[in-house]
Amino acid sequence: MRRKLAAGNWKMHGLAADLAEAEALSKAHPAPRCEVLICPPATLLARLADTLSGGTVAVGGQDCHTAAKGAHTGDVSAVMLADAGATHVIVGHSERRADHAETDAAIAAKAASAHAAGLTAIICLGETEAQRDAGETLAVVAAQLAGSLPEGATAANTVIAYEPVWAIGTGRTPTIDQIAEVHTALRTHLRSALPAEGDGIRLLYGGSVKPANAAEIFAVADVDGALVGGASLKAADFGAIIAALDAAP
Ligand SMILES: O=C(CO)COP(=O)(O)O
Repeated sequence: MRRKLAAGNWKMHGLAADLAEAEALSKAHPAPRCEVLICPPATLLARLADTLSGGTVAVGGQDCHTAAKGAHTGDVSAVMLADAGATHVIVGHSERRADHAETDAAIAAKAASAHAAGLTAIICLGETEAQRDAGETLAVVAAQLAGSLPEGATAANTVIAYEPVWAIGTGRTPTIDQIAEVHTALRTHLRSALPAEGDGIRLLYGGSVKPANAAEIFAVADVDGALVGGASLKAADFGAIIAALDAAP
């Protein structure tokens, strides 16, 4: 049985004053059935880990370098994230694929460095609107999955997040059938690529998840949780999504 995961990606949002939102969330959900994770900007990671210590909400990074240390001004390594209190790191988010020209191979190397540092890697993939319109969605996500999964991926150290690029921050979501189609295809690929582990790797959906649509998305087979952007910034909204995940079949 895969444990469900509600992961919040704060992106480039959050100042010290916003730690109170995470604290409020943790207090409001002291014992969720699902795993709960917040990935703040790197500047807040250590303070958030301190704020949440002793509770059940975990803390993660939003990206990491492929190397553990070195002459890479401005970058943060997975070892450093772990040292600051992170247990997870997002890699290959579409905003990084687009803004920083990250390739599948780079993302696989980042995930491998996360694993080496003892972190769970949340590997993101998803099609653009043009790719969906061209009927390429399943081919695109299959290629991203094959290219971004590192050697040694297991159910314990790897999570896959399906985030259609056109659904991120737009208020638009795929239909339930479209989400089901992609998640079923990803599960099939994982089972064949990693026979021992593929069934246990969690598949998150991300892209305009809100309290209002969470329950119907979480009812889809092979949706094991969500990667939530905007709605993770407010304790009330993220809390409602956590409650919907806990109530899901
Ligand atoms: O990109 C996302 C999470 O990583 C989704 O963002 P939104 O929930 O704001 O659409």
